[in-house]
Amino acid sequence: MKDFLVHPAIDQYCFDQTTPEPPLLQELIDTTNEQMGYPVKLSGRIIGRLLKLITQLSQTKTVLEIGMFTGYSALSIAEALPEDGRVICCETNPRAIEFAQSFFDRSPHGHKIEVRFGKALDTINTLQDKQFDMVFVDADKKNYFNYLKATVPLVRSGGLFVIDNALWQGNVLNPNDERDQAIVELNQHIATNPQLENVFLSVRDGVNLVRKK
Ligand SMILES: C[S@@+](CC[C@H](N)C(=O)[O-])C[C@H]1O[C@@H](n2cnc3c(N)ncnc32)[C@H](O)[C@@H]1O
Repeated sequence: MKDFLVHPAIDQYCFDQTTPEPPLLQELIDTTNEQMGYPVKLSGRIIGRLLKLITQLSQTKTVLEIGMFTGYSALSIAEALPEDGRVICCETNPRAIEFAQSFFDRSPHGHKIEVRFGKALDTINTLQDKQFDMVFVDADKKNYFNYLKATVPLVRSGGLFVIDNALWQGNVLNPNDERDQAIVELNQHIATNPQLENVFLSVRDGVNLVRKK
């Protein structure tokens, strides 16, 4: 199941038929590819435009991002936030933070982004006085379920969770390790929890779109 989830030609078609990201984000992709070695970590056009649309449609103002990398998804979300909107981003990689900040400094939306260095679960502990309209989960897979448990109390009623890589390259069908298992348990919990409602989207590597009732 690891070869591809969506046929590459269909994936390419979806990419081609999606609004392109602004030039600064295209440059961010190219520079990430050149300098960071792990371009595959970046969510890219389809998930980025999806995040922007979800943010716009839900009139979201406050976002928590768990796993920022070089800032592609953070900037995609920030594009749709109002001037006084805020996205707080958790990240453990200082090099990725420095890279991302250099792009935030050049973006008209960069001032809406606040970066917190450190393990996301530690950062979440420091945010207990905050309330969020949306949480985007895109960090270490073994903690995926922990991230939901830790952030449900911080999300307002009617708020959203967007969980990327929810299909985890198809491993959810045949879980083998701790990471596979964490994502399977998270997905099961979401589908059966009466406090939550969701739609599981098989876009790219799977997006679990969840609303807190
Ligand atoms: C898939 S990348 C994020 C991609 C980004 N959301 C985007 O779309 O461009 C995952 C990131 O999570 C970070 N990360 C891993 N474990 C973490 C943790 N415990 N706390 C915070 N960030 C973590 C990694 O350093 C990496 O940059």
